Amino acid sequence: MTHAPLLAVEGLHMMFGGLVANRDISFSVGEGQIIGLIGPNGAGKTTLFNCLAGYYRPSAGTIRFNGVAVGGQTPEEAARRGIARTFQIVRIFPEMTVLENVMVGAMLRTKKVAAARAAAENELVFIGLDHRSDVKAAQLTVSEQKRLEVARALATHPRLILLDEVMAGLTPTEVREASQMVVRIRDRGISSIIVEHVMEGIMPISNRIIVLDAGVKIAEDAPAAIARNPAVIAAYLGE
Ligand SMILES: Nc1ncnc2c1ncn2[C@@H]1O[C@H](COP(=O)(O)OP(=O)(O)OP(=O)(O)O)[C@@H](O)[C@H]1O
Repeated sequence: MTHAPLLAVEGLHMMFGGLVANRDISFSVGEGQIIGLIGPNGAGKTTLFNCLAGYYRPSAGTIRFNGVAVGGQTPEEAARRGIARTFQIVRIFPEMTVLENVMVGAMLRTKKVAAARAAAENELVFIGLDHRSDVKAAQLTVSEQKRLEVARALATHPRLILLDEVMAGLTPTEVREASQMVVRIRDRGISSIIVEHVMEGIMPISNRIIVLDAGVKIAEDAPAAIARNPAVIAAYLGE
């Protein structure tokens, strides 16, 4: 017996008026996999995330999560099913404390404040921000705010987490720490798709890399094969 993959995307199209931001994209993600999603600016990576996480209704194609067709769901439905995300430009609540921000994620699964607080505290320990629990989120550095978003996403108990450029602007040491964080998330059994321009951050940890260019999937392969793929080098890596 074969199991359905956790996520299966088939023939996904996303149009904005006449502009095709995603064209006939198909791929799947298995349990506990780390998938890198790369490509030049405007390639359609964020649009794909928005379709997966319920922010956009795909113009055509199917998204199956855990065997269920989910295209056109709302962001809350996506989160309830187990798809969580972070944003390229962080969307934290700046006037709330770090702990309260993560509790917002935890409240998806429990209406009990004490339980949400305990879950949020656990995620802050996991992400290494527990020493900042009580400060306002606005006071965090950008790199800390990105980790806060990851903690909030994890607090929703996802099975798949979509990470949008969590390594941008980090020092080499922080990039290594961010890679290790993704591996530790994987070790909890959570799959991830990572949109990233920082190749050193994703090449060593990804099972596969998917490359988009002008809305089209031009390659999908193991990281080493992607690094020497002529079409990928021409479209992106050779920049
Ligand atoms: N809401 C929207 N309305 C109209 N066009 C959009 C919208 N969102 C994205 N686009 C267009 O779709 C195309 C893909 O954009 P998208 O943001 O998905 O690319 P990206 O690969 O994430 O780029 P980047 O690396 O710069 O974040 C671009 O041409 C963009 O201008």
